[in-house]
Amino acid sequence: MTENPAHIDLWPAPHASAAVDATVHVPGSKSVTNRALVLASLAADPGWLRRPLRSRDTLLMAGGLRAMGVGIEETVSSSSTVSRGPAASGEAWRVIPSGLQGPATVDVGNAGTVMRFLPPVAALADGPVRFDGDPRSYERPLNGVIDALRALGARIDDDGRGALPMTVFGGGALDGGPVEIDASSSSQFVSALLLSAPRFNQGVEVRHVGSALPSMPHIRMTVDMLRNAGAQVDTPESGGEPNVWRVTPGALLGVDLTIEPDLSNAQPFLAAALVTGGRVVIPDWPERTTQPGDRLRELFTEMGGSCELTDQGLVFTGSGSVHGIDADLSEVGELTPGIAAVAALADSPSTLRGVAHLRLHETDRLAALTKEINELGGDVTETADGLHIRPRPLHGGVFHTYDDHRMATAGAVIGLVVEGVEIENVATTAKTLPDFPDMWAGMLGN
Ligand SMILES: O=C(O)C1=C[C@@H](OP(=O)(O)O)[C@@H](O)[C@H](O)C1
Ligand SMILES: C=C(OP(=O)(O)O)C(=O)O
Repeated sequence: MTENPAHIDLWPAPHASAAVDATVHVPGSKSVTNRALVLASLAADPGWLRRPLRSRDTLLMAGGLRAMGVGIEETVSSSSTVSRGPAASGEAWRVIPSGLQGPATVDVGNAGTVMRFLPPVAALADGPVRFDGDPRSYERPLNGVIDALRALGARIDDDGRGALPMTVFGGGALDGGPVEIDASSSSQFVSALLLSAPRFNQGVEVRHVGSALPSMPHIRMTVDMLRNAGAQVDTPESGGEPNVWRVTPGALLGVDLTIEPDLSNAQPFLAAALVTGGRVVIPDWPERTTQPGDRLRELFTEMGGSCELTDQGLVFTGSGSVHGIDADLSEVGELTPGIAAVAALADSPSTLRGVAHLRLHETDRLAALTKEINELGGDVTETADGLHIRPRPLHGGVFHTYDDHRMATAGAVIGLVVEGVEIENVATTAKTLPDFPDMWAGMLGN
């Protein structure tokens, strides 16, 4: 966590005068959209993404792929093309793969998916591809991807830091084959190598050799989407060795995919129902999904709500009571800020475990949550791998966000029941949910 410059832009978090009762349409999943963009760009024929997320992270992914020569057209329907540029809003993206080429420059912003998923794509390009991004991107771990790509035959100049900025000198093809990595700091290292592997000459065999691997549902998402595009993938779950994934070389199909709503971005709205004793309906909640946000059904039920999957979508109802929770969140780390916000408003303490790697996310999320909740009068302590949260009566104040979209939405949840909370730089939600302030006002009927 780095200190914020004093006072950027304060958003008075709306206070809920009554229990919320709303239907909230949540835009597409960041994780699915960015995997779909990569797979479609590597395919043998064009593909479609319908209802993609249009946010900073996905526009950066599209921009990086376009820079390497991929055609990505935005359309309002399958027949009328309105724009190729990022300024228009699109209901579908048509992806037209082409020979990947450098020289190119990729701005990763602070998107983990872009900084990890695109270097293997760049290794397949013909020519140098320069990677740069926000200052925080220089601090986020990338060594697993860099070391693995080198072991698989790529040439990379990273000034010896194992981090951004760097240049991948694509040679038009990559040997691939077996490789060992320690992905305990980010599951995205594994996903990155698997996504491009059908295009490596020998495919890949990734063996994770470190301590526990976080965010396993995201690796399952990668495997599912690869298989949906025609790839052959062997996994620990399909009878393979533990911690080993194999992808066979072969052509990927251009598929027509409708992107699911982002269930992790549904979190603040579900939390709103929980902390105000209200009701929120999320249309199009998938019956089956690899998204980690699906675990909210169980986590927020344990914290006092109840939910039902109906024809209208997920109907989530708060009971008026909010309980603490003792939970291992290692599989669903990105849900931690939202759970911590609810836990700070609960009637009993919480222990959140298994999320040490959050210190390397958009900001050091464990330090940021501790500091910001405590500055509102809370009692949060950091543990080696998570947080202890003892609820206390909270008061208003500035909630700093450290350029972290999930800090901003977590602060908004607290602001619903604590008067006078002001969120610094709420615009940072644009990383994955550009319309958040309007959606929040809409939920409250404002
Ligand atoms: O692959 C993905 O789409 C993601 C994997 C997870 O990363 P880590 O394993 O680095 O936590 C998650 O936190 C991130 O929001 C998205
Ligand atoms: C950790 C996150 O993002 P990234 O994809 O940048 O890692 C997140 O969205 O919570």
